[in-house]
Amino acid sequence: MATHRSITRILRSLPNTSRNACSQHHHHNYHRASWLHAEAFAKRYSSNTATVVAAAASPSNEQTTSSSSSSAGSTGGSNSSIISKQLKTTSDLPLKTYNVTKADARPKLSEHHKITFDEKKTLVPWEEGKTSHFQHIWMRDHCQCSECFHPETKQRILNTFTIPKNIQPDKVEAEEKGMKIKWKNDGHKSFYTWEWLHLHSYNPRLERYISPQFKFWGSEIAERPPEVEYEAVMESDAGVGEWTRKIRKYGFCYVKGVPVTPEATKELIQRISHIKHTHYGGFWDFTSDLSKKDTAYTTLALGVHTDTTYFSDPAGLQLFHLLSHTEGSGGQSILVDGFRAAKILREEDPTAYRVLSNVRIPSHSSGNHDSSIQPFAPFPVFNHHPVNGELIMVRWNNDDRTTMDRWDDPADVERFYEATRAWNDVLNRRESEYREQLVPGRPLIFDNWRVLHGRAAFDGKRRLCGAYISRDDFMSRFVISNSKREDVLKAL
Ligand SMILES: C[N+](C)(C)CCCC[C@H](N)C(=O)O
Ligand SMILES: O=C(O)CCC(=O)C(=O)O
Repeated sequence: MATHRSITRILRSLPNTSRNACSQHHHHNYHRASWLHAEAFAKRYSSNTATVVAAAASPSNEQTTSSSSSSAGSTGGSNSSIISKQLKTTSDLPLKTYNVTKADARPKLSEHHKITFDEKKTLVPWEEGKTSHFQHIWMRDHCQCSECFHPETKQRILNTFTIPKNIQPDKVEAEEKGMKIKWKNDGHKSFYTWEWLHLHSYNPRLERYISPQFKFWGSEIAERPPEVEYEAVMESDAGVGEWTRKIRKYGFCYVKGVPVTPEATKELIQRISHIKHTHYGGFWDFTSDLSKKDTAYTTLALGVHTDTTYFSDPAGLQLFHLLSHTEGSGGQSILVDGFRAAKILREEDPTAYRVLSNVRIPSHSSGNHDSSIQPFAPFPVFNHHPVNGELIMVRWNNDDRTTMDRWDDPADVERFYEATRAWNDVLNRRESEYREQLVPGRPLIFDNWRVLHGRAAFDGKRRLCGAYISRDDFMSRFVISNSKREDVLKAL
């Protein structure tokens, strides 16, 4: 249990520990556990029962070390910070993070020890010197045979609740490819490959978690921004794989050689996934006519922001394709790598980072007369993965922020404005900003959970089209188009 002092010390120091073992990036022939696959596995870490509290860890980046510090994630429903509580009282939240160990290159059963089982569990001794403990109820529930697990839909068809509480094996046998269990109560036979057992070993965990390897960037990215060819994306899944890989790594990517039409643009977006429909419509083709009551539909300059902070699930990707801009100028786009900016803020002003990781900011979209959209709860600027603690989403749109009227300690009000000023300073530094004029035929897509975007004021007739894609649909397409489906299914 972290004490008050330890939390303050941790938060103050926000140690930039050297890369810890589990985030080392090696290629194991067994898993080809490249960071791409880690994405598929990462989901598993959030599904178990770890009562992990969000730790303000920074995302890992190729050049820098990953660091992890732990702080109690804010749990209040109001927009007030829990800073004052943290500083005054000890956190009563148990801090438990995953303690994964390096994975074995290829799971080999021990040559010296046999598989044994008692009335509660089966013990599988591995060559690497560790022994996995699998409770029988868990093993039976995870039977992969076609009677228990639908071979097409990959869903459980076994009724978990018909498994006897005291279920036990009658016989457990090690075969060449895996372990066979014949269950005592009904003679049902289950088979688990060694790979599956090693991958899903939970006591202890044997598989390591590899942080996604992001490439942070600042204004220098203008020299060689990530891009792919339209034909490649349209004609093969490998092309979509390259596109989604670059979006995942850089947070944005251009597509070169796209026909300058809304139809071709819509078709392009749908190579990733179906479009996320919102109160702006599905695929949008818009200009500065206030047809929707949002400042995007004006000629005003927009400071860098992330979109749809007023959705419980902010849009994952956003694509812009400039179709035309006549009788005027301006409207240059500005992109900022929010993960890089967050890391800089953490290092320069840890208190500001803590404030913006805890103070929940209410937001809305209420310009259209038929809607007032708000998320189920206010969210902080920096949102960390609830299990591995890594920064997973930046939410920042100062224009869509509603009235912040619930503070535990009114002194936090000034702390909030100081922190947002520090954040705004980092975002608006010359070296943070990638400024680029969008070009017809070269649409831009970006990760709206990481990259902030804005635009300069403009005049004349400017026509943009594009759409949103949800985060889960993007990550699904990214993993599937960059991994063998069997690897993804194995990791479920
Ligand atoms: C749909 N389209 C991209 C044209 C406009 C979106 C408006 C975005 C809004 N200001 C927000 O920050 O979410
Ligand atoms: O008009 C642009 O270039 C971008 C508009 C914008 O920021 C938005 O739609 O969120």
